[in-house]
Amino acid sequence: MATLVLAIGGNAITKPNEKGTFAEQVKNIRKVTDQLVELVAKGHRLVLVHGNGPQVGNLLIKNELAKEVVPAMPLYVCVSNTQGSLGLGLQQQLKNSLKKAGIDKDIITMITQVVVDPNDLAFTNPTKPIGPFYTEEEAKKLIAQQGYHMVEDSGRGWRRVVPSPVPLRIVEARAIKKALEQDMIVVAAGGGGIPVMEKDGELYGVDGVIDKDLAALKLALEVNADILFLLTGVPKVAINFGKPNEKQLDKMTVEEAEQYYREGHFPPGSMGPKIRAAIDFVKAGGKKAVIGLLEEALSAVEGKAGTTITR
Ligand SMILES: Nc1ncnc2c1ncn2[C@@H]1O[C@H](COP(=O)(O)OP(=O)(O)O)[C@@H](O)[C@H]1O
Ligand SMILES: NC(=O)OP(=O)(O)O
Repeated sequence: MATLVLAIGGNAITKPNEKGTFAEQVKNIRKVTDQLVELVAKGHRLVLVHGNGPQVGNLLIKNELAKEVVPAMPLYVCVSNTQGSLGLGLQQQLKNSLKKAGIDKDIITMITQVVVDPNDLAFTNPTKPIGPFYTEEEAKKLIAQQGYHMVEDSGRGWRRVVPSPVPLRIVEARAIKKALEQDMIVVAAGGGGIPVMEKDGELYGVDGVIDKDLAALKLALEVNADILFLLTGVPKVAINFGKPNEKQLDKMTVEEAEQYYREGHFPPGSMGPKIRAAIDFVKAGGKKAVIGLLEEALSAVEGKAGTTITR
């Protein structure tokens, strides 16, 4: 029996060519949960972490459009909202997938807060892409009219970026471990967790979107995970991504990954944090990290798909 932490990309749950309806999200989620059945049947412990980039960005747009009618919620509350909606999607679809296979297991989605540093440089340098993809022309309009920070995201179009502070501590870590010990499947640190700061012994929310790959790394270390899976929209990690000389990799050592990272093959806000999380997980003693396609989760777990990072 192994403890597996699976991080599911927000862009894999709402794909760049989709509208972002809940029905689309559920359809994509179900493809993963159907594959998780076999892992549960084999007795593995599962912790699921989901992204929320597209979903939290869409929620912010709704807030902004409706702010004359109902009060807009802060970004950190929107992150919490996505933990609820995507937690529902995962919890419900996994329950359905397991039931079909005759497995009755408790699944819990934990509202998860993550402590960040008030002096994190991310607050003055937004890098986390959220929401829909825009053309360059549309992006320039939004920058001028709304004051958004926007960047080009991995050849897919332009996106709004928000601060993405480094996760320091998972407030609910003990509760998550207790739920795992009770044989539950846990959905936690969704959207990277709700960013919070500590002041005078109290917690309060702060606006930002933590990278869920880095939060998944923190959680994987907390629960002593054997393997960290980072499931996304590409089958493998590539060097020279999107260029004529692109090369997809089946495996990398930590040293090779660090070398490619230094050479700039992995952009911030997309593949960069996945590689960082994979390197740090293996360096901290994890058996391996695997980056691959959401739809190939089971093959990735079996080592037959994705890019594996080992010592
Ligand atoms: N070197 C690379 N190899 C593979 N994909 C890359 C690379 N660099 C950038 N990407 C892009 O990064 C994306 C994964 O990041 P992102 O979509 O932000 O993740 P998530 O699925 O967690 O939301 C891939 O779908 C791909 O478009
Ligand atoms: N919060 C987060 O990292 O979301 P994505 O996986 O959608 O980028």
